[in-house]
Amino acid sequence: MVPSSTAALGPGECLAQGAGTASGKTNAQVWHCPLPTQPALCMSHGWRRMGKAISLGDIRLLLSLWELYNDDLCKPWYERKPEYTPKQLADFTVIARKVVAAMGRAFNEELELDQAAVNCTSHQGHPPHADNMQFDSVWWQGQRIRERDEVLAAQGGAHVHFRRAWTAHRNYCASVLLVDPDEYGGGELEFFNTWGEKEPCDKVKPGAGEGYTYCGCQKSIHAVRGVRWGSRLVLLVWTRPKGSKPAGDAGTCYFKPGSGPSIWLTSEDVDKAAANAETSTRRGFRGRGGMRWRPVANSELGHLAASAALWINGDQLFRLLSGPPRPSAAGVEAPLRPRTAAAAALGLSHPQISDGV
Ligand SMILES: O=C(O)CCC(=O)C(=O)O
Ligand SMILES: [Fe+2]
Repeated sequence: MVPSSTAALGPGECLAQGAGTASGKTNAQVWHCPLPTQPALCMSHGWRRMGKAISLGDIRLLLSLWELYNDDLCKPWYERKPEYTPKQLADFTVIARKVVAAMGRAFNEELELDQAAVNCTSHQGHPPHADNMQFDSVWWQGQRIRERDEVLAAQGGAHVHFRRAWTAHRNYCASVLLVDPDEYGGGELEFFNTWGEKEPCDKVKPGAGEGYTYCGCQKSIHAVRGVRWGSRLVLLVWTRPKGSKPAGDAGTCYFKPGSGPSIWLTSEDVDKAAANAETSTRRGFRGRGGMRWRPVANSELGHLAASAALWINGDQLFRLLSGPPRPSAAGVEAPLRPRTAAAAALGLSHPQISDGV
């Protein structure tokens, strides 16, 4: 059974579900679930508070980039991912790497920047999930629990089975807030002991420039409450083990409905920034694949029965992508969007975008 008290545990040290044995199998799994446990790449688990990870100047820069290029992949405006200038790309990469350094200090591990994004969290928020492992099923004594009983069974100590998500080549994630807590209502970042738990064991609302880093497996189930008012702009940074390569398609923008209007620094962008730095004379280098949207709806994520209705599944998202009218010609003037208080304070407006066709 899952013990009911976590009183003796500090932040990020809540009980981890299914602690592994040397063989990689958990006792609960051996007894309850015939499916193999797939390993995640995070060597440490739980979540850690990071102090100030980025400066006010970094925040201003990210907000201005977001204001220039943000798009909502639930109903995308741009046909393809807008291209950053080499300077913007370099700046975004440098800031993301500062967060990677802070994450590396928090977990005492050398890390590689995989991707980053700036989200303006939507009113849906993010239901409880692990970033790199996907909820699969719940088991008790060799029997799969039917879907409507999964949450209750998990709460009662049944074995929750996770499988590797698309992003399983990653190990850690960080959320760094770009606005202060009084600029938005709701939007708390919550951490849970176990999948299925009703109440979070940690609930945080960091100041601008501050954040949390957490492992990507089911030992850091986390959620973000829907934003009720204002704008919750947050920098998300994902890492992979040092020296490893991005898996799959490096140009993919991993997107969740709760992400809201966002900008992305894909692995391909990161490579491009490195190539630009090496050959600064090669102005206008555009990378191998060019810019494009390749959104992945997070039907990947484990859902709790209560919040499942909030999710748009992958098929729906792709239908949406092929549906609405979008600007397509080069040099089309982008619409003015409602400006955030933060962007208004910076005097930013939406620019003319050339899609470089
Ligand atoms: O917005 C946040 O702080 C976290 C978002 C998140 O959990 C995710 O995108 O996977
Ligand atoms: Fe997440």
